[in-house]
Amino acid sequence: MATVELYTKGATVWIPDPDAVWVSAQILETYRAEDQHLLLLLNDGREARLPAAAPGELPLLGNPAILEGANDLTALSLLHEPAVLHNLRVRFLDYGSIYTYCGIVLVAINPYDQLPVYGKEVIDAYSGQDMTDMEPHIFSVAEEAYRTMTREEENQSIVISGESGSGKTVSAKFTLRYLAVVGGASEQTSVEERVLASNPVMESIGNAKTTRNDNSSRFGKYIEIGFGATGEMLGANMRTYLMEKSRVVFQAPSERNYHVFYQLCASRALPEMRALRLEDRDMNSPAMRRWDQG
Ligand SMILES: Nc1ncnc2c1ncn2[C@@H]1O[C@H](COP(=O)(O)OP(=O)(O)OP(=O)(O)O)[C@@H](O)[C@H]1O
Repeated sequence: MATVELYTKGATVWIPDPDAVWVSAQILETYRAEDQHLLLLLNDGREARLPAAAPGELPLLGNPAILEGANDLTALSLLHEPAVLHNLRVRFLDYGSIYTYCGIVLVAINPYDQLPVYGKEVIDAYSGQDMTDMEPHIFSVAEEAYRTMTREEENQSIVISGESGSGKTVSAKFTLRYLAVVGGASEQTSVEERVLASNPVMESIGNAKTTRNDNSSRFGKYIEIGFGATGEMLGANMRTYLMEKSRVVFQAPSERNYHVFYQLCASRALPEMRALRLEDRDMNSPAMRRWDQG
C-alpha cells in the first residue's frame, strides 16, 4: 500500500516501460489524496500526468539518492523490483562490481568478460576477513562458510542457483579454487587440481550448446568437499542428478547434442579411437544424423 505522504515534490518514482522495463521520473507537484493524477518530469525532459485517482494507483517510489549503489540490498529503504534492478545496474555500470549482498545471499551479475578480481592477491585479501567488512564477492561467501565450518565444526552448504547461463558453473569453480587455497599447502592444491581436472570430462559428457549458453550443464551437481580437523582440504566427491537424457535423441533448432559426440567424431582418426570404427561412418548419413538433429 502506497504511503501518500511520501509522494512529495522532488521525490522519484518508477514507471513501467516497454523497452527499458522501468524508468525513473521526478514528482513535480506534491500529491494530495483528492488529486486524480501525479505530475511527473520524465527522464527525457517531458512532463507527464500519470492517472492516480486512488493511492493504490500511485507508482512505486524511488529510494533516496544517498542509498544509490548500496553494497547490500537490505540497506535500501524500499526493496521492490525497480529498486533492486536499479541498484544492481548502478553497481555494475558505475562501480564496475558484479557482486551485491542481499543479507547473507550474494547476487552476481554475469559480466561475460574476464575480470581481474579472482587472482591470488584477492584470495589473500578475503582470507580471514569478516563478510561484513569486505566488499561483496564470491570469495567472501566461501570464506564465511570456511570460517564457520572450522570454528563451529559444522558442515556448511553453499547453494548456487540462477537461470541457464547466469554463471553458476563459473561461480562454483571460483568457490572451489578459494577453498583449496585457504584450505592448505601445495599438497592440497593438487586436490583442487584433480577436482578441476575432472571438469572437462564432466562437461564433455554432461554439457551441450543451447540457445542460452554454449556450454550449458544439462545436469545438476552436488560437490562435497572434505576438510581435515585443522581445515585442510582432503578431497572432493561429486554427485550428479537430473541429466537431460532426451537431448541424446532430440535437440531444439540451433542447439546441439552433448559435446562428447562431436569430440569423438573429431578425434575418430586417432589410434585409440579405432575400436569405435567411427572412421567407417558417413557423418552425413541419416543414421549418423539421427543423434544430431540440431
Ligand atoms: N564471473 C564470471 N566472469 C566471467 N565470465 C563469466 C562469469 N560467470 C559466467 N561467465 C560467462 O558466462 C558463461 C556461462 O556461465 P556458466 O556456464 O557458469 O552458466 P550456468 O549458470 O552454469 O549455465 P547452465 O545452467 O546453462 O549450465 C561462461 O561460460 C562464461 O563465459
